[in-house]
Amino acid sequence: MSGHTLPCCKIGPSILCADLSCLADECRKMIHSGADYLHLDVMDGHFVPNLTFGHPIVKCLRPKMPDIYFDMHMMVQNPEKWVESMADAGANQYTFHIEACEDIPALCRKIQESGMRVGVGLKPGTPVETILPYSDLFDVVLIMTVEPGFGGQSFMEDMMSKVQYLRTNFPYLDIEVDGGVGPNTIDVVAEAGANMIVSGTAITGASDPSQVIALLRNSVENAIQKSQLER
Ligand SMILES: O=C(CO)[C@H](O)[C@H](O)COP(=O)(O)O
Ligand SMILES: [Fe+2]
Repeated sequence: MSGHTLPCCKIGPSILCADLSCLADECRKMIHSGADYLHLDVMDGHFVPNLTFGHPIVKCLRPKMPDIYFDMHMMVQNPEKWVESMADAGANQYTFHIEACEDIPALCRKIQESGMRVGVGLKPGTPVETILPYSDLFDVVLIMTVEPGFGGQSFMEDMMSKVQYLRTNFPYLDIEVDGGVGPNTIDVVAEAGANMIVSGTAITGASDPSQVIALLRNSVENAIQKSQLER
């Protein structure tokens, strides 16, 4: 499903560790700081040992920022259950976990028919080859660089081989990376070929989020430019 234009750099802050009592203000702050999209972490206490929020919150957020791309990171069992509600709430991308899904083609079809982009996430222990039989069905592949469930964990650099493999074999695919990404880890992520960058605590905990977003963008854009010169 990925197109035939080379993927460009997009920075998507995760507001998981922000002040969720002022969710809309925190989201606006990210947009004003230069974010391209928002990465919204949904946890159900089953697929991961933590709880966050669901479609009712997304539905309240949507009218406050009508033009912002919402990437729903669905860390839930039975991801097929929430497709319609998330589409109705105004989500743009539905990123489910391959480990939580039984009928991958049916779920991808359902997401696409609901008008959202299809994202698939892989936990650190899941081999990248798992996506191969279905690769045509995804718009975005999300490589987790921490065990899903909590913000603020350490980046797993050994996941970069998955990103390199995907970039080599799928040059047009949107490849997203999530977990422990910040100024200290962005260069390896960018070099490996990721173009959708999720970053939580490194951005929301910074005194100047716009500076961090600019730094992440600079690293990814330089890597993309370098790879295009080498083509
Ligand atoms: O999906 C997630 C955790 O499961 C979060 O998106 C991720 O952890 C972002 O936070 P940080 O950059 O602090 O790791
Ligand atoms: Fe996430």
